[in-house]
Amino acid sequence: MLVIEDLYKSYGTVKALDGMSFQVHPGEMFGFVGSNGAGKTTAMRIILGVLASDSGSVTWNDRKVDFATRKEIGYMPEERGLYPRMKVGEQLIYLAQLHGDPVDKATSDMEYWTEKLGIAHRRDDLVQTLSLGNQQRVQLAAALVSEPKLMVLDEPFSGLDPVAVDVMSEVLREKTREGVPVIFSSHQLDLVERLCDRVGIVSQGAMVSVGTIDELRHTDTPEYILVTHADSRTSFDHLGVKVPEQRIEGDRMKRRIVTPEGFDGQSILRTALADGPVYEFSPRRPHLEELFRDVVSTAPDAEKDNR
Ligand SMILES: Nc1ncnc2c1ncn2[C@@H]1O[C@H](COP(=O)(O)OP(=O)(O)OP(=O)(O)O)[C@@H](O)[C@H]1O
Repeated sequence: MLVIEDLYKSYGTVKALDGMSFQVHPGEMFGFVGSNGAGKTTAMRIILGVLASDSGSVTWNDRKVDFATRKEIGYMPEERGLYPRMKVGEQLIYLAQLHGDPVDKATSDMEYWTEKLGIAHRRDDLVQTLSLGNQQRVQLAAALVSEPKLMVLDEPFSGLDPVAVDVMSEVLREKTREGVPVIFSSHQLDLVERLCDRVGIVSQGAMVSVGTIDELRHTDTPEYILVTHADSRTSFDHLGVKVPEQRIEGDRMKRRIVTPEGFDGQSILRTALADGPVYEFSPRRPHLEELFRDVVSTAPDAEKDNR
């Protein structure tokens, strides 16, 4: 298990991390989201041990990250780190050897991952001749050839086409199925929502919300979607039920969002049915993007580069 506890980090007067804590469990796909400048890259570099925190701790399986533990981590840096004038295959073999693999194992791992990631036909090409998306696949292969026990990936999906996203997500899923925790940052919230077991929302250097998407969605004031005839006059006033939003869809439907505030959903449904047909009645499940906006917009100050 990866445990991040109370990390602080400043660059001069800029406070990049302000007491960040969270944990990532075995086999978990953990999405790390936050506005630009929220502190994600800084936290990932500290997890990997390439940047020192001012205070706080990172432990991986109860050990502080040092040279030996760092070798267990597959890292994909945001700025990428490939040698542009080296051939794809040679480069991956070289990186695996740097990790301590003998050349035959490094070669078979290179062959396996380039095949998996759909870049086997580019093994003999210079990295710089590949498209950015394919270079990203090579970068992921570089993080995989050393058989990592933990993967830390900074925006691995940015700029990828949907097919490449599918290929990479399937590879990462395969790793989590083997029990490897994968933590990745992304601004593609629909993708994070689709892929991740748990999500952490970072704002101003701290983790402000963490959990499964369902946990993040949980609220004490649930909302329901109610769709009736456009001319439905059902009033909920006598129940004290709020209707924060309503609109006519086409010329036949009225879609309302209702919040029961103390009533259960069924009493709203009964009231609506007493007045006419109900075409849809369901709990409203906000998307991660909405949850993210709510959390970030309630932060004391908008995210900015110089705090
Ligand atoms: N080397 C540095 N020197 C000075 N300030 C830095 C340095 N690296 C990061 N910062 C600042 O630290 C804060 C956190 O930056 P960081 O890159 O960790 O954010 P991020 O969440 O990864 O952002 P993004 O989503 O834009 O990649 C920002 O205010 C940034 O300007």
